[in-house]
Amino acid sequence: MTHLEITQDEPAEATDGVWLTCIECGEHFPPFEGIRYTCDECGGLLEVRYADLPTFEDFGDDESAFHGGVWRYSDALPFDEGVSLPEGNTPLHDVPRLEDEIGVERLRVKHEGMNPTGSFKDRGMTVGVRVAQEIGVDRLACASTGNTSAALSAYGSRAGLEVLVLLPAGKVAAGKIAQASLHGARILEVDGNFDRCLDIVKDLADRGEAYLLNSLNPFRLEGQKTIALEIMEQFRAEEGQFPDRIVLPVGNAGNTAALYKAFRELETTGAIDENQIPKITGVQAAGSAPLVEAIEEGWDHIERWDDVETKATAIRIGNPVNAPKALPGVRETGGTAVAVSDEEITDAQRSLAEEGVGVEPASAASIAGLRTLRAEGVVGDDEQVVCLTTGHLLKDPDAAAEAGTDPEPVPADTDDVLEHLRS
Ligand SMILES: Cc1ncc(COP(=O)(O)O)c(C=O)c1O
Ligand SMILES: N[C@@H](CCOP(=O)(O)O)C(=O)O
Repeated sequence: MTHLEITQDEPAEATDGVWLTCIECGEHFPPFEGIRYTCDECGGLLEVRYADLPTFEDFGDDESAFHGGVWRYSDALPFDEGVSLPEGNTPLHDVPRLEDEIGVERLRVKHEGMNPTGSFKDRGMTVGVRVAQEIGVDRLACASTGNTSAALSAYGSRAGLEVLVLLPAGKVAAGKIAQASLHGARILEVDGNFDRCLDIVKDLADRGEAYLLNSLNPFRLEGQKTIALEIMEQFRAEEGQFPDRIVLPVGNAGNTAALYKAFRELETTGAIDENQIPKITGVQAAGSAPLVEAIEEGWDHIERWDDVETKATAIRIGNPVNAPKALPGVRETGGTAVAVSDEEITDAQRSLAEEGVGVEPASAASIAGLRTLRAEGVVGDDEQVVCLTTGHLLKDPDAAAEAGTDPEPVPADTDDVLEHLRS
């Protein structure tokens, strides 16, 4: 039994209408007293709960508020403001050629690469670092395939806090390491994959050595929830209805969990009906697809993959810690999960680039997954779809250069240049 249904009955543990609930046993905990990432009683994942939940009208509709990003949604967050760069309010692109080629009624791309450090992680960090300040910690830490470390380094540094990041050696794209480095994080390169890095960070956090800001921390997901709120508002404003389906890349499954929570909260307040919840559709790289395996096998848990490999290094993850939240999210919304090859990811990255949308490989998995599901007839030609692209092209310059065209050396002379162009 899980306790994913949102209740607003305020328990004694609440502070200002906010508390934590275990999704497995239903135990409640105070939000900012003591540090916990999972349930003290059963080890289950925790969710942030609120006595008052907003509807769309509560977010306000004036132009300045609409461009306010994550904190415009403060009624759905534990604080009114936080350490902000600012983040959110990312574009929802038209991609007409892809829409025609894939053959759906409407296709939009929500480009989270346009956040301040170039990925959706900023939405989570603005809230997570605010909570760290509330609790009063000195050192923040994360395991990372790159983007989490870039975001934590920027937000932690802005907050004046020490940042420690553990990265799988040799498996993190250059742009991301450069970000963590320049923002002043202490970077440890671990001789092991991301999942081992996270095991170690969890141990460090349990020993009181650092405050963990991976998506196991339920407050991170509150910030990432705003992706769903923005998509719903932007899509309805432009298309007159909510999307039928949201397709997203899956790594640690934080976004999948966060989107599902946003939809459950909107349904609880009556802002949307159950049948207006978009189908959450996850995409993983074939070499790193434990969540797809669990969906295909009908399991209520994932089996950890110890050996994972993909050129989409951001989603090179074999033990998605948010699976207990994400699996019901996929199933209860009528979504699905699909694996795609690295070649399909690169093709999708090129197709997005042709539309002017520059993304890192993991992000392109959403388009690759949609292509596969449409070809298989799982996605219908009448569907209105949003694909989430999670990180910017410049995060992984090596992958971009490999997927793109090579520079051609020419002499520094106009006639030679013309001759070269004609040859
Ligand atoms: C660019 C990018 N896309 C997708 C993901 C997967 O997101 P999630 O862990 O929320 O499933 C990550 C990190 O995990 C990422 O960095
Ligand atoms: N892709 C992630 C992996 C860690 O995910 P998190 O959301 O649990 O922090 C990264 O960029 O490190």
